[in-house]
This record gives sequence, C-alpha cells and structure tokens, in this order.
Amino acid sequence: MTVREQVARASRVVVKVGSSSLTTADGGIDPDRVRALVDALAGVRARGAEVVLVSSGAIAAGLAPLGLSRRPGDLATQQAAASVGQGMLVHRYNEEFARHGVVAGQVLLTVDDMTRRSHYRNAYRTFARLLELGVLPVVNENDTVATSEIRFGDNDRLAALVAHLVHADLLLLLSDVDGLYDGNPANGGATMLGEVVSDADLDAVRTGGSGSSGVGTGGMQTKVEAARIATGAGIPVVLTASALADRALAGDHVGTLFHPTGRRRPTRLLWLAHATEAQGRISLDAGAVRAVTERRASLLPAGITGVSGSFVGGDPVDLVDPDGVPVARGLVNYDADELPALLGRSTHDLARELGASYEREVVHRDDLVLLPRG
Ligand SMILES: Nc1ncnc2c1ncn2[C@@H]1O[C@H](COP(=O)(O)OP(=O)(O)O)[C@@H](O)[C@H]1O
Ligand SMILES: N[C@@H](CCC(=O)OP(=O)(O)O)C(=O)O
Repeated sequence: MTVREQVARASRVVVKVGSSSLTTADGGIDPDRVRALVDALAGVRARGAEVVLVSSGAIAAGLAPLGLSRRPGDLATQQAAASVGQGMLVHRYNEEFARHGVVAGQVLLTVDDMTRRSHYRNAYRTFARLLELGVLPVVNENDTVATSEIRFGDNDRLAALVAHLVHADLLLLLSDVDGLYDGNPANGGATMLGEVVSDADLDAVRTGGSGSSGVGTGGMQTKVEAARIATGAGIPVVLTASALADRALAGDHVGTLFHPTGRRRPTRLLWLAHATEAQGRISLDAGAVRAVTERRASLLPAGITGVSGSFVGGDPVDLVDPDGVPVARGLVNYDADELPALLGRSTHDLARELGASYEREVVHRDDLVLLPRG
C-alpha cells in the first residue's frame, strides 16, 4: 500500500486545527469555518473511521468577550482568555456535531498527562473508552492551569503526541496555509513541497514567522516538529489548509505529505526527547553512560559526577557524558539541591545512612529516553 493509500484508508485519524483556521479577522469564532470543519470530520466518521480533534482557538475565542483585540503577551491574560474561550469553542463544536448525530467530548491535557506514567495510562484509558463509546474527543491544552515552564504552548506537538497515544494511523495538521513551503509564503516566491520523504527534504525549508492572523502561536516550525515526532513513530502526516480537509482525508494530492520515517515505539516519552526543554544537566562517568545507553539501566547516584541547573523531582533533565554531550533525557526523582550530597555513593550506603527512600534511582529506566548521537 502506498502512503497515499494509507491516508485514504486511515481508520483512526487525529486532526489538528489551528486558531487561525477557526477565527474571524477580529478574533471571534467563525461559525462558518467551524461548520465546514465539522462537516469534513463527520464525512470521515461516516465511512467508519474514528476521529480525534485537537483544536486550538480557546484564547482567540476569548479575546472579543474580554474586549481584547489581539492575543495578549502575558500568560495570565492568555489563561483568562482561554478560560472564557474554551467553553464557547466546545459549545460551537457540540452544536455542529449534533447536526450529524455525533457526540463530542472535551479532553484538556497538560504536559504531565503526556509524560508521567500514571497520567499517561489514565489519558490512554480515557481516549480508548471515549472512542469505544463512539464519542469524538475534542482536545486542547489545559491552558488555564499550564504554567510557562511546563507548557506545550502550541497544539501541533500536542497533536503528534496524542496521535501516538491513541495509535492513530494518520495525523492531519490543518492551518491557514495549504502546505509546507520552502520559505514563508506570506513573503512571496516560495514553492510548496508535495512530499517530505526524509529529514533531508527539510534541509532547504525556512519556517520563520507565523501567519498574518495574529492568533496562531507555533507558526510552521512547530508543525514541522510535530510531523517529525509523528512520522518518527510510524504515523504519516498531511499538512494542508483547513478548507481542504475533506480532500486531504479522502487521500487526494493536496498539501504536504510526510512519509513515516520510523516505527511505532512503546514509549510515552516522545515528548521528552523531541519537544521539551531540560531543566538541568546531570554529568555521568563513563561507566554510567554505558549502563544507561547500552544496558538501558536506571541511573544511580554512584555514576554521577556533577549536577547543574535548578530542577525538582519530576522535571526533565539531560544526562551528559564526560565530554558534556547529552546522551539521554529523563524525569529525575530528586531535587537539584538534594543530589550533590549523594554523588558517587552507593544506594546501599545511602539507604543505610539516610533511610530507605534514598534507595531510589536518580532516573528510573522507564522514565528515560536516549538522545540521537550526532
Ligand atoms: N515554510 C513555511 N511554509 C508554510 N507556511 C509558513 C512557512 N514559514 C512560515 N509560515 C507561516 O506559518 C503560518 C501558519 O502558522 P500559524 O499562524 O501558527 O498557524 P496555526 O494557527 O494554524 O497553527 C502560515 O500562515 C505562514 O505564513
Ligand atoms: N491552547 C491554545 C492553542 C495555542 C495556539 O494558538 O495554537 P495554534 O493556533 O495551533 O498555533 C488555544 O486554544 O488558544
């Protein structure tokens, strides 16, 4: 089966739509555009496919009711706008899906839901049950509680992680532009890429600047990152304009098709490797580097030679080799100021001296991803 055929026959599709595709020029929700999107999604459902919609637009939808004309720069006002706008957005979707007899359900996610093991399992179960019940999940980041340090900030990468979580066989990224160009088409003279088969095809692509709408956040860069996350996990991606959603879902040659480059991996930690910023660095001696990268062992205090950065238990940190090169990223089990006293010591000694809770790994192997070495 060709990748185009895979697209046309996809049975579980994650569709991500950007703020710029859902709102009017002055910032409110555009009912006609929501309706057109819902009609396209209902069409795929009618042919038996399951759909998960990742929809931006909460902040944009909340601007007008708050008397704001542009997306605010400060996080607190963005959160307030999202709080007002999310309800309005979901209300619009409910009304439109109801015309097709489709029940929609709201799912608001945080970075933690995508990284912490228990949350990830919980999110997986929720999606699985919703889909079993025939519900169409409408996902957004939980903007009102996400803080700037632990925030996706854009829904492109969130959509890629959701696609992996729900084992989707297609990710469709919808925007106000009809595909990926070799430069920002708003500046003219750019050419669209029909297909991206490997990372090398992206070498000549420039992704600076986000659209003219003033409501989108990620621009093209985060869409390319999202496409790389999904294709690296074996999921094909189509990037196109929301007006072309129905044609893209039918497998027509529209937009940019990103071919899968890797295979699905049983990891909930894609986010860690691709899209999060480490809050600190832990330096490993050569033996610990081998243990972590070759034997896939947990990181213990004995193999650590230094710590930098300010992090608390649960934060992402980079594990670096003796030359300072990051070799893995993981969720750390200690605060930065607890670690110096433990360095180089065996867990056995630490447990005897400080108590059984100090027997825990610094980074558990299940919370660790290896970084590509370049
Ligand atoms: N190489 C590129 N190809 C296509 N669009 C690009 C490129 N570089 C920048 N852009 C801009 O990115 C915009 C889409 O990003 P954004 O406004 O964040 O969308 P959304 O709200 O859909 O997430 C396009 O309107 C386009 O002007
Ligand atoms: N969670 C935010 C989405 C952030 C955003 O604007 O993303 P996007 O338009 O996809 O670049 C919202 O609903 O407003």
